[in-house]
Amino acid sequence: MTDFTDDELRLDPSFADKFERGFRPPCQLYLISPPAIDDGFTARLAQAFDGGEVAAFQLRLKGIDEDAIARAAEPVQKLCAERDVAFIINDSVALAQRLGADGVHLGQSDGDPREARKLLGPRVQIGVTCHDSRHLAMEAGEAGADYVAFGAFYPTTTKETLHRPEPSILSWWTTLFELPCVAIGGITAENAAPLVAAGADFLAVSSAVWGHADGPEAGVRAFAGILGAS
Ligand SMILES: Cc1ncc(COP(=O)(O)OP(=O)(O)O)c(N)n1
Ligand SMILES: Cc1nc(C(=O)O)sc1CCOP(=O)(O)O
Ligand SMILES: [Mg+2]
Repeated sequence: MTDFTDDELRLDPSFADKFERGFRPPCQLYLISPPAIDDGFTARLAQAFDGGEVAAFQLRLKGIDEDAIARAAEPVQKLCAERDVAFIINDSVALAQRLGADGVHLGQSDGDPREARKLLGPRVQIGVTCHDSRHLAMEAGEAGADYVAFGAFYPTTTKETLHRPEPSILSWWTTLFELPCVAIGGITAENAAPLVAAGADFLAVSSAVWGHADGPEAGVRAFAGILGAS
C-alpha cells in the first residue's frame, strides 16, 4: 500500500469547481437488512418504506449460501424496484451480477473494486468498507468505488466491529472529495445528529429500524427529522 503525499491530499481543482457550485444532496437513509430474514420479511420491508424515504436497501444475509440468498432476494428486489429504492447485495459480486442488482457492497476482504467494476460495468454502484481509515477511503476512491463507508461510529450488536471512527472523518472526507460517504454502526435516530452535521451523505442503519419498539415503519419515520439537517 502506498501512502498518499500532502500534495495528493490537497483539493483537486475539478472538485473545487463543484464545491463552488455548492451541491451536496441532503443526507439519506441506507437501510441494511436484518442478518436473517423469513417469509414475512418483504411485508416488513414495505412497512419500513412506508415510514419515509429510503435511498438504498442492502441485502446482508450472513452464513447463508448464495442459492438461498437468491431465492430470498426475489420478492425483496421486486419491492425495491417498485419503490424506487436501490437494491444492493452485500459481499458477493457474482451474486450481484446474477441478480442484476443495482449495487454491491464490498468489505476489505470481499474482493477488489476494480475487478468488480470490470464484471459489473459502469452503472452498478460499488461501495467499499473503509473502517476508520482515510487511506483505505482514498484507495477505494481511486479504485473506482461509488461510495466509501466509515464505521462503526457507535457500539452495535449487529456485527463484531474493531474500528471506531470519529465523526470528523466524515467532514474531512466531504471537504476533500465529492464521492459520497456512508456512516454505519449502531446508528439510531437519537445518536445520528453529529454524523449528519459532519457531512454523512448516507446513514446505513439496521437494528434501529428492525428492532424499533413500534415496528419498522416507526423505525424509518424516526429518522425523518434528522436527515438532511446538516
Ligand atoms: C454500507 C456498509 N458499510 C459497511 C459494511 C460492512 O461490510 P464488511 O466489512 O464486509 O462486513 P459485512 O457486512 O460483510 O459483515 C456493510 N455491509 N455495508
Ligand atoms: C454491517 C455493519 N458494518 C459495520 C462497519 O463498521 O463496517 S457496522 C455494521 C452493523 C450495522 O448495523 P446496525 O445499524 O444494527 O449497527
Ligand atoms: Mg462483507
